[in-house]
Amino acid sequence: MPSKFSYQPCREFNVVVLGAGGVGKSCLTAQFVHNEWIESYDPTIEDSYRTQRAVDGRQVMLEILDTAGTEQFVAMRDLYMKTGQGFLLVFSIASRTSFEELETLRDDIIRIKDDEDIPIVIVGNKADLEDQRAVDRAKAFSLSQRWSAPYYEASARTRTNVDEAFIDLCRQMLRRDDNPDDMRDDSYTLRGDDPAAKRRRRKRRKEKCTIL
Ligand SMILES: Nc1nc2c(ncn2[C@@H]2O[C@H](COP(=O)(O)OP(=O)(O)OP(=O)(O)O)[C@@H](O)[C@H]2O)c(=O)[nH]1
Repeated sequence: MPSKFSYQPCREFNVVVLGAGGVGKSCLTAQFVHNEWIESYDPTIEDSYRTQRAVDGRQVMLEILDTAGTEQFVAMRDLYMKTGQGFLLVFSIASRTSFEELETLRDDIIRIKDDEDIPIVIVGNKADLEDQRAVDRAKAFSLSQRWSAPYYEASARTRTNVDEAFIDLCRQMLRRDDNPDDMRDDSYTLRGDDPAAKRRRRKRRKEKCTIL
C-alpha cells in the first residue's frame, strides 16, 4: 500500500479521437483541452494536443490525437491506431451513419492492437440536438453493453460530459497500467498459449458500465 507521501510518477498516455467526419471530434477535444467552443467547421487532417490532468489524485499527461473523419485522410488510421493506448469513439446522435461506422473502427482497432480489452469510450456527441436525434439511446446502450465500453451522451457545444468521457478513458488506461498482469489468469498457462482464448477470457471478465 503506497504511503501518503510516496512518489507517484506522472503517467503518459496516447489518446486517439476517432469517428466520422463532422461528428465533433475537434470540438470535444478543444473543449477538453482549452475550454473553448468552435462554431465553424474546418475538417481536420491531424492535430495533437498535450494536456496534464489530475485523475483520482494522480497526474496524467495526455497526448491527444484528433484525427480526420473524412475519407481522403483515413489511410492514416492504421498508424494512429498502433500508437493509441486509449480511444474515444465519437458519433453524432443526429447521424445514424456516424453511429454505424463505429463498428468498423472498433474492429480495426482490435485487429491492429491485437487486444480486445483496449480502453475505449463511446461518445454520442451533439446531445444538444435532441430534436434531430437519429440514434436511439437504447441502440447506443446496447452497443456499449456488447463492447463492455462506457457510453456518454455529450455535447461539445454545452460542454456536457466532455471531461467525464476523457477522464473515464484515463481511468481505464491507469487501471491497465497499474495491473499489467491483471488480464492473465492462472488457468491461462494450463489452457496453453492460445491468444484467441485469452482474448475471450479477458472479454468475459470486463465490467459493464454505461453512463447517459
Ligand atoms: N450542435 C452541436 N454542434 C456541434 C457539436 N460539436 C461539434 N459541432 C459542430 O459540428 C461541426 C463539426 O465539428 P468538428 O469538431 O470540426 O467535427 P470533426 O469530427 O472534428 O470533423 P472532421 O475533422 O471532419 O473529422 C462544427 O460546425 C461544430 O461547431 C455539438 O456538441 N453540438
